[in-house]
Amino acid sequence: MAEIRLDHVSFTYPDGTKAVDNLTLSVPAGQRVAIVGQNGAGKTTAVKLMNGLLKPTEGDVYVGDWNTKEHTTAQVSRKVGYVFQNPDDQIFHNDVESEVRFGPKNMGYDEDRVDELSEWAMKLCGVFDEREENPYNLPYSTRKFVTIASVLAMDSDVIILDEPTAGQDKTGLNLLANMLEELEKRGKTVITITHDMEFVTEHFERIVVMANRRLIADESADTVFYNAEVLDESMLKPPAVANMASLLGIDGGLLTKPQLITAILKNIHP
Ligand SMILES: Nc1ncnc2c1ncn2[C@@H]1O[C@H](COP(=O)(O)OP(=O)(O)OP(=O)(O)O)[C@@H](O)[C@H]1O
Repeated sequence: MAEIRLDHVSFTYPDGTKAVDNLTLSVPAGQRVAIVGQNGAGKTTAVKLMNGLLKPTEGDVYVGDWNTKEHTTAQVSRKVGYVFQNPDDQIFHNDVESEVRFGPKNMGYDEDRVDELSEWAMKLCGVFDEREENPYNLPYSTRKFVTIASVLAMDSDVIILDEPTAGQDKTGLNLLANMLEELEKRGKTVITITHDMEFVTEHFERIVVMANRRLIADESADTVFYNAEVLDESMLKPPAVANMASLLGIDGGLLTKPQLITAILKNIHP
């Protein structure tokens, strides 16, 4: 299992846009991390640096003991799978099963392993019954799960999800919750970019906040959503419970409704 380490990493696009500025961060194997921040903060660029799609213009990115500059994108992406924000940037087969089988086949796994991994990934993502469908006949939210399944089927140590909750209803959110549990059991590292702060508080203990191309906080949810300076600089909207607790002047890093109700009742009947 691979640790990811960014050491004073900056990245400038060829048109001169600096998208990541001096980012230092490490994610131990098996951890779950959410990266949050405004549009344009540099989140997607940061994760593309982690899976070798982009190579730093300054500093170094390590996946385990590999420096990504010394390996091809194809090599790094075998260790760090990346699910694109928009599924339509990733899908290129005419049926779900072929799409999901492509990755593990391409990695050279034997037929049995390809069968086993693709079935596991399709079931976990709720698309097994749609395996013969053309992905483009499925709704956007289901296509997103097709792309998640196609990355999970490669069995990489690290999985990066870019906005997994976008366009998902309760069923999709439940699938994601179940998937995160299963990935944890398998010891996978999961890094998620999201704008959904309820999703963050429910599933991620470690929150990395980016603003203006830089990392401005790397804390637990119960700290970061009560840090006025960070909220101000990142323009993050804290989850409803944290918002309410702050308005009521209740300290203590509350994140869930039962915690908030208990605290309110304690104030009424001390
Ligand atoms: N291919 C590109 N060429 C030039 N500039 C780019 C490119 N991709 C992104 N940028 C710019 O880099 C900066 C960081 O973008 P990035 O997509 O990494 O941010 P983000 O935090 O992921 O935003 P979002 O939440 O909108 O996806 C932005 O100013 C963006 O316009």
